[in-house]
Amino acid sequence: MTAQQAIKVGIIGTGAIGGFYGVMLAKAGYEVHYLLRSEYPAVKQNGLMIQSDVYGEIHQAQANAWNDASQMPKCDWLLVGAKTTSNPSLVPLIEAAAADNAKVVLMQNGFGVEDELRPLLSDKLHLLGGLCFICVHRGAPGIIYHQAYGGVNLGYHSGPATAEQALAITEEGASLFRNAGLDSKAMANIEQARWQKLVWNIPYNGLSVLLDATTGEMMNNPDARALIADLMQETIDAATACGHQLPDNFVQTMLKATDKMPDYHPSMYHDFTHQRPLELKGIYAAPLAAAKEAGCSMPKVEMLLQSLAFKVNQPIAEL
Ligand SMILES: NC(=O)c1ccc[n+]([C@@H]2O[C@H](COP(=O)([O-])OP(=O)(O)OC[C@H]3O[C@@H](n4cnc5c(N)ncnc54)[C@H](OP(=O)(O)O)[C@@H]3O)[C@@H](O)[C@H]2O)c1
Ligand SMILES: CC(C)(CO)[C@@H](O)C(=O)[O-]
Repeated sequence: MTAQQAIKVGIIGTGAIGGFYGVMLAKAGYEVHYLLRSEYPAVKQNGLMIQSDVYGEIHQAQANAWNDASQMPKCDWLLVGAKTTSNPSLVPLIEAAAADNAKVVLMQNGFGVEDELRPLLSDKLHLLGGLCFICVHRGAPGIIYHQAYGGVNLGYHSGPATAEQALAITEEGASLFRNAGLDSKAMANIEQARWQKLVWNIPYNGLSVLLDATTGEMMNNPDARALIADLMQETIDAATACGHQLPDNFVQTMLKATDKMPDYHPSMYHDFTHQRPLELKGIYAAPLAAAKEAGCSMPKVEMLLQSLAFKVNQPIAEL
């Protein structure tokens, strides 16, 4: 048995992110188990297929598909690939699929997601955040379209580890992804890392819904581009107010990086078109609340949230 085969990885929510990383880890030799809901019958029958503009087609014909977490083998690493909107309801599923001292990684965008889940999880579980730098979305059931990138940065949030053990666990997690040929770094501060990623997600996720536009369409329009830059700057200022210094000239860095990206619809756009709940709390309401607490207002971000809340008829007070 190889070192990889000795490690069981469970995917809690096998959509675009869960499916992509699960298949890449399985291809690297890890024993991967997938928890599914609506796509269970298709994946049980046909496995999972990644159609990638980077790697071509990768088909895992025999995927370990489950529709009941209590039936899954106990997993050492659990990668949560569901949207943040379902996190509280995932707790019993996570607990059922977790080996003793399992490491649970929230492979999700947003702010405060670990803080929300932690009090609901048992103390013996390690909780980490995983920030995925990737453009991927679900196509037909069991089929994942991968447009670009694939890196994952991990940070330890909380659990029974000492500071030294937490670092070792985070490095071990990053090595799983590196063994699968993906970039992965251990981050010292998950909160800082989450703010930094929000500088991209706050403007593009919500505006793609409101403007019904791809990243390319927005970047090619001077007014939308100026609004994106303003939203990014508000996010950087809020991060600073919360004690997190982000890199210099970060707005320009993010704009230039997006200019080079393939034309892309962020995951919130796909949620909107499929009438799934939007991640309004993690991506907007939670960072807005943290900024307010730190005495910083984010007026354009607030307006974006108000407009999105109207669009999907979701009162902000109930997020
Ligand atoms: N997509 C990207 O390119 C990208 C990039 C960076 C970060 N992210 C972040 O990654 C996270 C996941 O996004 P995604 O695009 O992968 O979402 P997604 O494609 O919608 O996948 C979510 C999956 O979770 C499943 N799920 C939800 N609740 C479940 C339950 N109780 N039991 C079993 N399965 C359950 C869903 O199943 P159903 O089909 O039954 O709903 C779906 O397959 C989000 O936080 C997103 O912001 C995404
Ligand atoms: C586009 C991306 C690479 C931005 O970080 C992706 O991670 C996303 O949509 O969150």
